[in-house]
Amino acid sequence: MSISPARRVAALLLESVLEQHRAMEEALDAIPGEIEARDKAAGHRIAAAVLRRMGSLDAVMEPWLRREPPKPAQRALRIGAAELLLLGTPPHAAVASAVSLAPRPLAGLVNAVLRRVAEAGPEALEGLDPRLDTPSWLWTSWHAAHGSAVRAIAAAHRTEAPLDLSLKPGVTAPEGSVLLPTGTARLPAGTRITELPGFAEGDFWAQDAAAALPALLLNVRPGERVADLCAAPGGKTAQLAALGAEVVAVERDSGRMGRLRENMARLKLAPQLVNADVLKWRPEGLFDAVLLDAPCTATGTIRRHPDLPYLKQSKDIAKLAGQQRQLLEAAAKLLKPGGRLVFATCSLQAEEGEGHLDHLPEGLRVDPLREEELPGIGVAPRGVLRTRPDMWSDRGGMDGFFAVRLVKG
Ligand SMILES: C[S@@+](CC[C@H](N)C(=O)[O-])C[C@H]1O[C@@H](n2cnc3c(N)ncnc32)[C@H](O)[C@@H]1O
Repeated sequence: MSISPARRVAALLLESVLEQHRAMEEALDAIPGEIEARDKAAGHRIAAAVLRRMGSLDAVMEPWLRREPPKPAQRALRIGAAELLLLGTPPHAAVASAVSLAPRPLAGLVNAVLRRVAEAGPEALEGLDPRLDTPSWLWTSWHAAHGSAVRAIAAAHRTEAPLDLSLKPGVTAPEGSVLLPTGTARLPAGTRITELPGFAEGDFWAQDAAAALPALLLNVRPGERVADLCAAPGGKTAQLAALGAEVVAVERDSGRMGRLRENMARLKLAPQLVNADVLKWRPEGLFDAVLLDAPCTATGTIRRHPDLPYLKQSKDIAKLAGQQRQLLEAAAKLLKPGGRLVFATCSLQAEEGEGHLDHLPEGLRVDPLREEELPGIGVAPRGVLRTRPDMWSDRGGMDGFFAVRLVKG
């Protein structure tokens, strides 16, 4: 049997993430053009399934392996096991294709182990500890920050996230979507946004329900001068511009700025775009409101990016928290007296969220959020926003976010 392009893509993505510590999206973009988009998408789906449950899949196979197999055979085994236990591929096809993916001398081993896995069936995963699928440094940090919720957080990472849409004001939610209490329209995981009616017209954009909250908390009014710092790819810029604010969006990375520009063109929104480093940017005039969606470890988005736990390290947290503090200081200087600043990160790490509350820039005080601003979510201690992937679990969960609203003077 020849190797299917989708499985070849899956193996390549796993190798990129686990051995080269390269992001899946980046590795996917580097795959030669002759591989069809459909095969790339199918390969991505398989690799993502492996990464979500890698520890569990390894635990199921362990009794039939005397030692850890060499990497290429290990990838074939993981792909085969994910297809058998998670993706519903018929056993014959899953086993045969994994065998063809394995190096010749180990094909017999892969065949034998996967036959056992096929016999065991998806029940083999039942009751396995979610800790198996979570690197220990992350588990420890979430336990310290969120207590016993760590188990629910890790369990939430096992499922693919739905497609969430932010809608332009006045636009009707697409057919088949569920409107969440905070205004986000939710569609099932795997829905392709580009195929939805209204996409080309710029009626909506993809943005997790939790990611849509920080811009709302800024309460901008039409005509206000608002700076959106660290803006690409522009989900929050679009929200602020669609509310009628005079938005200046600042982004340092020119490639990502290109994406922001394309997104604004599709959405027919016209914020001012500035390709600059926030730490060096000196605009003319101060702002009524500033949104700072700072770079972070992004551990709140693991459902959408299951490669993240294998790309980040614990030492990244302190480094990013330091950058966030510098950006917060710079953002504070851009505000008019009485101006509002929302600082947000898509992280579950306390150092990148609650930890900043004790070291706020001089002259800024917390403006506590009100319960009615966060319907169905609630205000966290100290008047801030804290979401986690296990929240709204009956509705499909949400990304992990931290946000605080600050006022100058
Ligand atoms: C969390 S992402 C922003 C997501 C965006 N706000 C949205 O809603 O679509 C952080 C962004 O900050 C940018 N960035 C990081 N450091 C920066 C700096 N010093 N100045 C400007 N942009 C920066 C990164 O390139 C990245 O695009």
